[in-house]
Amino acid sequence: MSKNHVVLSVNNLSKTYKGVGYEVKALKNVSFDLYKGELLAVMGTSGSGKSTLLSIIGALDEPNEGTITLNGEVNKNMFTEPYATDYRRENIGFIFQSFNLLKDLTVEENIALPLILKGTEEEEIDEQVQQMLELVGLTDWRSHRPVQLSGGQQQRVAIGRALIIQPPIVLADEPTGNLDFNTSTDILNVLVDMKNRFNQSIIMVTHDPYVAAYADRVLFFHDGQIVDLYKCTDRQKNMDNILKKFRR
Ligand SMILES: Nc1ncnc2c1ncn2[C@@H]1O[C@H](COP(=O)(O)OP(=O)(O)OP(=O)(O)O)[C@@H](O)[C@H]1O
Repeated sequence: MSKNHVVLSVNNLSKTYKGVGYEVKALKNVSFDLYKGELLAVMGTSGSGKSTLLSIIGALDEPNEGTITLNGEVNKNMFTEPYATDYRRENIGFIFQSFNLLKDLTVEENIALPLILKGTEEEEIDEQVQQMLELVGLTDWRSHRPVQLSGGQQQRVAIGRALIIQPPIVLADEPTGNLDFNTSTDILNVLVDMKNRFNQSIIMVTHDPYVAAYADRVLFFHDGQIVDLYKCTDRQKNMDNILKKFRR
């Protein structure tokens, strides 16, 4: 991780959901930097604003106040279509707990999707998808459909799809939430390997201290605000300390 290179800054972000008879302040003046090559975990109580934060950074939702700075620049149009779609395609890879694969497409078609949407030439798509299949260990499953795969294999497809265009930022919302312990470890190792290979930055929401212990830093949210920041050292110590902070 390069401490000097801030790839993304979240500046004074606030988000209030309003409806008939209710108003929820999901984020209150949240600010932090994300470094190039960093895995940043986000933990916190249920309803503390973690998913809202990812939605805004991914331009799926708009804040009431505040800005996102990417490589030192604020893109004023990032929350307005069609620019929001362009921003996502160029900068963001999404990984979700529920994998979100297209069930009628094969493994290789799912992975190829972002390249097809980008208009990449067919020959180049083939080459890049074969490379990615090898990296995520799914070459022998390339023609299978998601329903024929285990949870861990499906998440490998989702990682391949999210990373095929090598986005600088990866947003992962509980990426191991549906997986058992061994499969979670396997998926975390794939994620960290890929991040290191492509020098990407990941923001990963998780409830699990074991998963957060893989991070370089952990942000703790409570009631829409950052209440603590933990800098990770060695993994076992991380887990103990994160557990203590999380239970406090
Ligand atoms: N679309 C929405 N409309 C109204 N309220 C919302 C909406 N999305 C989220 N909220 C509210 O905003 C707050 C923050 O929600 P968010 O999903 O960001 O929390 P979270 O930390 O991700 O929670 P969890 O860990 O349970 O997934 C909650 O009180 C939630 O009910």
